Amino acid sequence: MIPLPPNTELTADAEATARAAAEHLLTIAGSAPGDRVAICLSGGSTPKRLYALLASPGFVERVPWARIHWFFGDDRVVPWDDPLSNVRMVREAFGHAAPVPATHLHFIPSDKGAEAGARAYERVLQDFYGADRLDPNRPLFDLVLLGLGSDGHTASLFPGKPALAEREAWVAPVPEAGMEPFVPRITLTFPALASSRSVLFLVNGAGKREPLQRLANGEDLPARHVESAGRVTWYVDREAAAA
Ligand SMILES: O=C(O)[C@H](O)[C@@H](O)[C@H](O)[C@H](O)COP(=O)(O)O
Repeated sequence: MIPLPPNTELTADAEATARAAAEHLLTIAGSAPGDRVAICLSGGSTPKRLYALLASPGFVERVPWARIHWFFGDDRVVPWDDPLSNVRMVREAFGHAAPVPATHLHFIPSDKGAEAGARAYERVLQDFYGADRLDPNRPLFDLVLLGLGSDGHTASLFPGKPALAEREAWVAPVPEAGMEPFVPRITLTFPALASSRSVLFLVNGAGKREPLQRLANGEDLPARHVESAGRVTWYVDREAAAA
């Protein structure tokens, strides 16, 4: 078995990962200090089952939909109805069953292009937060959901790219993605992701063994640099862990 990151919960399979993450999300939402809950969603394919589960019987009645505001950790610079769009993935997963108030789903304005879209999304976040500087004692997000790319990226923070070094801006353009789909991206930066009460990584499948092993070997991969004011928890299924 691959040595796993600290605070890893080993799950039986992808379904168990989704169920564990759903329960974790409900716990975080239920303990949020304010009257609003800010959750930052991951893109990619792994979290789709989690999102569908939240909208399914047994969970949909337990989610405080009226209090939760949903944000995105990154998106591809494509139209929102493009198959590559994380917005489309989330909308399809939530479907019509999730009673998300229209003003509570805060899309990344990918239609503005990478540069202008990043600036615009930063304004969305700052308007919601009520300030343009992050207070270490007042996290922006209650929960951040993240995935792990096969190259060790997370959100759209790819190895060797300039966005890794961004320590002031909350959102950064990524003109060239580090792996497929090779379309421009918009990503939250490490300081924005760190302004959180809790971070969950969801990692399933044999394709993640390599980045997990590289992290265990101490390699300086972007996912290693994700911090939180609270706890960074990894939900890793047995196939990814080679367990
Ligand atoms: O927009 C994206 O693609 C995600 O934000 C990205 O960081 C994703 O989480 C990883 O690439 C893992 O993707 P999978 O879940 O599809 O393996």
